[in-house]
Amino acid sequence: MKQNSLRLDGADKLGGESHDSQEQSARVGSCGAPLTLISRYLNVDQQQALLKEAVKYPFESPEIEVYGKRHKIPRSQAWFADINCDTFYSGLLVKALPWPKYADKLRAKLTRDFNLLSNGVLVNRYADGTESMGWHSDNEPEFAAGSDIASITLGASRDFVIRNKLTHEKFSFTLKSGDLLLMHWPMQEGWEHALPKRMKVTEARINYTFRQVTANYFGSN
Ligand SMILES: O=C(O)CCC(=O)C(=O)O
Ligand SMILES: [Fe+2]
Repeated sequence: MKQNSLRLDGADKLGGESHDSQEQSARVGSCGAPLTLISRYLNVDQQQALLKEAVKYPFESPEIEVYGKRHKIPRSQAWFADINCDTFYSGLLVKALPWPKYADKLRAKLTRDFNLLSNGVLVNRYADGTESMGWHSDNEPEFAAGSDIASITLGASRDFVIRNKLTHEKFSFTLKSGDLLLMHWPMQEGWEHALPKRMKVTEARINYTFRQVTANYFGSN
């Protein structure tokens, strides 16, 4: 593959500034997380087609309970998946919606390029840098054991941080429009990740995470 691909066995230490991909790739030698970052995996036309489609996605910001209080999640999301591939996210059961055309094409491209199996994609929309995602691992029991998660960024650049569950060491790197981040198994076992607030960011960011879930895990429709 011609893409600018690197195995992210390291990343900028938290607090590092963003750099161009060349420099970022030079600085990612040591964190040990099973990640691969492919800068500009999607070309501008592919990004545009997805962004245009995403305007029509039925994004929602469901309420979740945190320490006994109900809050809307600080972003909006939609879950597209094969039939009976529901998921649990932020403590809520999310029913599968049918695949939109370009999201499905992107799934097929990931399968072609990386043999990535996925039967669902969670799309998150962060309206600006005030919206975020807290520390978590994508290790829900309905996720197929041993599966990788592919994350695609569109729109605003945002910092993505990872934290080792044992050592609590943190690393940060910037995800830009068109970038692909592959979180290989067993990333979710050993590491958490988060998308922190960045108050200076005024543009929206859309993120697709392609996942493989066990069909009918929560019963059939
Ligand atoms: O927006 C991102 O880059 C992270 C999304 C994420 O971690 C998730 O959907 O589980
Ligand atoms: Fe995640």
